[in-house]
This record gives sequence, C-alpha cells and structure tokens, in this order.
Amino acid sequence: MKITDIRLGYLSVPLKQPFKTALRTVNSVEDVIVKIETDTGHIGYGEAPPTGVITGDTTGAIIGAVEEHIRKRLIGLDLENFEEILLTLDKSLVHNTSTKAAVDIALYDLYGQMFNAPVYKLLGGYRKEIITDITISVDTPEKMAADSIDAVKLGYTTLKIKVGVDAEQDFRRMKAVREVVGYDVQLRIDANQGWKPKEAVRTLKAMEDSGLQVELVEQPVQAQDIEGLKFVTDQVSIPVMADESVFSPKDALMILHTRAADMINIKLMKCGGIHQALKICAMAEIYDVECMIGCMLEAKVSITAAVHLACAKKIITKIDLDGPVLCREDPVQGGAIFEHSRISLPDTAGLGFEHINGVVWKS
Ligand SMILES: C[C@H](N)C(=O)N[C@@H](CCC(=O)O)C(=O)O
Ligand SMILES: [Mg+2]
Repeated sequence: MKITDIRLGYLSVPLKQPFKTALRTVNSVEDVIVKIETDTGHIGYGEAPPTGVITGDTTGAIIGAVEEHIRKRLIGLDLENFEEILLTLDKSLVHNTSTKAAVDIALYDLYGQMFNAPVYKLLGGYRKEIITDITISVDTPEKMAADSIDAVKLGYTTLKIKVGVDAEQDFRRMKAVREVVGYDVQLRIDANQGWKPKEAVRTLKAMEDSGLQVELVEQPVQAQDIEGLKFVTDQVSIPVMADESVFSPKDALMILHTRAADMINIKLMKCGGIHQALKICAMAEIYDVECMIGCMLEAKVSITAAVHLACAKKIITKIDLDGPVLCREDPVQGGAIFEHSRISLPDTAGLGFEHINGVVWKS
C-alpha cells in the first residue's frame, strides 16, 4: 500500500457555547483535515486544530508544513514499512507537532486498514469503551454552577472546571460548583498556566481546607516554569498534572524523573501523534505514573485517534476527550461513538471513518 498523495482541507464546526479558558475564548473548532491517498484506493484521515496559544501552530503553518516539507518526503513510501514512514515524518521538519499528529493519525488509519483491524487492537486492545469528563468554561461562579448542573443532568460524573483567571474568584467558582453538584460528582480543575507558584499553593490549600475535594489540578503555573510546577507539586496534597509543560517524550521523561508533577496529560497535538504518545505511555508505565488523554478543541477525527490510544493503554486512566460533545454538530461519519460521557469504538478497520462532511478541500 503506497502513498500516492496527501490532500488538505479546511473544516469549521460551531460550538454549542463559547469555550473559555485562562488562555483563550473561541466559538468554533477550526481544523485542517489531512487525507492520505494510496495506490490500493485506501484513504487515511487526520486532523489538526491550530491552537496557537498552546502549540504555536496556525492554519497557514500546518498547510505549509505539509506542502513544503512532508508531502514530497512521504509520497511513494509503502505502509508495509511503517517505521520508515514515521521516522521520515519526524525528520521532515522540527516542531509542528499538530501537523505531524494529523499526518500520523492518517497513517495509523491506513495501517489499521492494511491489517483489517481497529487501531486500538493493534496497540494493545485493553478496552473498547471509556468515560470522558466535560469541560466547564471559566465564567462567573453563577454561570459555571448552572453549566455544571446541565452537565450532571446529561450524565457526566466528572467535570473539568476551568480556572486560572483570578485566584480569589477561582476559589469562589469551585465553591459555587461544588455546592450545586454535591459530592457524587468528581471535580478536576485546569488553571491553564494562570497562577504564580505561591498563588497556586495558596489557592489549592484553601480548596483542600474547605473540603472542596478536588481530584487533580492541571497546569497550575506557566509551561516553562518547571521549578514552579515542582514547588506546587511538593506543597499541596491535590495531585498536580503537567499539561502544557509536557509536549515531547523528552519533556515527559524530565517531568517523570524530577517528579515535578504527579501525572501527565498526553495530547496527540502536543507530542506529534500516536507513535510519540506511545513512548510517553511506556515511560509513564516505568515510573508508574498515571496519565490523562486530553485534547485541544478538536472535532471527531483526531479525537477518534485519541480514543483508540486510550482504549489500548491501561496507563491512561483519566479521559478528557470532550471536543466532539462541545460541538453543535458532528461532521464525521464513522469513528468513535459518543453518547454524552460514554465513548465506544466499533470494530471497523483502522480508525473507521466513512466520510467527513463540510470539508473545503484545497486544490
Ligand atoms: C477541550 C479540552 N477539554 C481542554 O480543556 N483542552 C485544553 C485546552 C484546549 C484549547 O484551548 O483548545 C486543556 O488545557 O486541557
Ligand atoms: Mg489542560
């Protein structure tokens, strides 16, 4: 099965309501869709959202990376030598992790089709169903409490509460949410780098002392401030998860080795795809550190790939794959099946896509 072309398209999917974090506010998922064509007629799909404030990727950069660096190196390569293709992809240019993830996802889609097996089974096949949390955007305490009630009514048992905008108000946000959802619902928080280390410790300790029962906190301090991250991890009882501080397997190794965080959030868009994410999983297994599989604001193509990884690997114990349920519509036919918090995988080959509606293909 030889690669004959790599095509690119644009996909825009409106959100049910604005998605607000300490880093950005957006109203739609904006994606580049990658389509890899082969001489056997098999097609592999991938997706990359340009999350500039986190990965540095823009739509133009994703398109340029494929057109100027990746396409010419991959055309003609045979899926039979998967290792060669992945190494070529890595070496085609530095950084550009979202672009590499989109191409990697399309390649795994083809790889699974070549063996007529779903990708999660080829990677380990640990389970075929997972439960995701849902994100509550940062807003007034009242609005966040109302959004939390709506989510619980839909059956979500874990909420990811966005904070990191103003530490004192963040405490009030958590208090308001906990008061309305009670203690049967798990609350995890994500500060998206919004606090200073001492401020993080103060805020998290206040949450501990008030019995708010926070499951974990994601990325309390700036991504590059590993010392600050470790300071928070050492000072508080709430488990600290590194998100923006860990992109590559090398970053993960450093965090694991220094114990700067208690857990790692793996995202395909940060590490460059499934083949790199597998390395992080292997290292986390060695250090016996549980991982989350997370996502950017993504539609169901790349999220399906993340579901396959999560279903394959036992070390992934926390799931934050709510991209598709935050969208007003699902343009992807096939792939993972979403029923609110419950995500399952069909036993179709590869990643199981049939068609993606609404893609504007580049000529
Ligand atoms: C969408 C997901 N639940 C999430 O919160 N992801 C990110 C932020 C994604 C983005 O801004 O696109 C996270 O920080 O965990
Ligand atoms: Mg996060």
